[in-house]
Amino acid sequence: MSVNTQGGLVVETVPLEQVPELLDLLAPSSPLLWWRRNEGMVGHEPLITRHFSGNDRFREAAAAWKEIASSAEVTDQVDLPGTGLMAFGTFGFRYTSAIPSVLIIPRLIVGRRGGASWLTRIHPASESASPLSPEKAQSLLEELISASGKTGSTPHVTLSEGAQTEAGFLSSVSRAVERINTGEVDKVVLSRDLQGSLSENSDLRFPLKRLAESYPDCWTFSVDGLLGSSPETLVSVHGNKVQARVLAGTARRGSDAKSDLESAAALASSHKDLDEHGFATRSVLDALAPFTGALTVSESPFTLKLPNVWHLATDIAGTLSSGSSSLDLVDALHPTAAVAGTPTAVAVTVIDDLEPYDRGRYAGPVGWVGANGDGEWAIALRCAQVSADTITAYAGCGIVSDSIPEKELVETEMKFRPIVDAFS
Ligand SMILES: C=C(O[C@H]1C=CC=C(C(=O)O)[C@@H]1O)C(=O)O
Repeated sequence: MSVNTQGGLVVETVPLEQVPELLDLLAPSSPLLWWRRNEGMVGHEPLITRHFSGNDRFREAAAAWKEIASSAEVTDQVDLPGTGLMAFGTFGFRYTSAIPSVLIIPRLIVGRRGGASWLTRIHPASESASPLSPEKAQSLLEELISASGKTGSTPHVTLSEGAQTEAGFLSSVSRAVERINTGEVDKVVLSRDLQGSLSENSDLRFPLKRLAESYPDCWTFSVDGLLGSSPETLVSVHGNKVQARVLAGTARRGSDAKSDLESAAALASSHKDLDEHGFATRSVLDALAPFTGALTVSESPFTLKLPNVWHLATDIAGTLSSGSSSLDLVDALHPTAAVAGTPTAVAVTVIDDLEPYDRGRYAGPVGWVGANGDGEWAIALRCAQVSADTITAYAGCGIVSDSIPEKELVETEMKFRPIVDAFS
């Protein structure tokens, strides 16, 4: 539901002394969450929901956000990333997607970061309210706590082949390799989907808590039905500091310490994976360059250990030179070669040809933006879209000239694990 914001928004953030388990405070059927390493933000009661679509979805979102932020009256007693005015966001992978991109400003946000906790209340200036006192904030928190006691049912979902069957995926990977070998494209990221049914009254807090507990170093998110735990930071902007983490190249975890290390070592020296990774890193460096001064890049890709897989990873850091917002950077970066391929324009047309569905928000940016344009955005991976009583999970792999279809299929199984386990 959207409200008339003429006259702007009144935004008040006050510190909270004692906050219970934040994830318990999530709304059971439409949770709003951004979370990593036991800190983040939980949003309640969408106040403004803005939809965007088409090629200009990022630019339109950035412009709409600027307008909303410039007319907001913000009193922020905490002053940390995520305090004051903020919106949760999720964007479609393709400009052609039928599923809208969205920014959601909630009425209430409870957050925790670096040992501080806070509550933010947002309302239109046209709605009168006395200033948010610490006592009022505490009583709003208590209302959330008492509402959180009502739990729905734990979702147990069997996820099975979706629109892209296993056989279809194998065939698409073979066809992609053929097109790579003709020189049409260097790398293409192809995905497949799993689908299941959610019973009525499903409480999405259960899978989200499992994701947050099992993947503490990933971004666990839930925005407009898109939920998951992504290891890949598309971009984070705090003041003039920009960071990104590029992931591409995957290996299974070993069954014991020795085989696990062997798997990581093989990944670190695999030409196929290093090639795949190189495309992804270059795409991020090229996209960030116009916005930044010198960029610092980890010298060679390192192996990142996750509970389900090893990835090749590169961290990139820099200083913003142009005063751009995180949404401007998201616009410039998306889609990276970690989720589309190289060259981008050709890779996305190959994806259109070889994937039998609209990816929706899978592999698109998901995160939050603050009043001054700062924000944290992940690439929506290891995720699923819940709509009404259906859930669709997605996982994909970077395909290069020496990709073997059967191996890529196994890799998708590993990448589905976070969602499959969370809903099992
Ligand atoms: C496209 C996905 O992963 C990307 C991120 C890390 C590693 C990847 C890979 O090794 O193929 C992919 O580029 C996915 O999880 O659906």
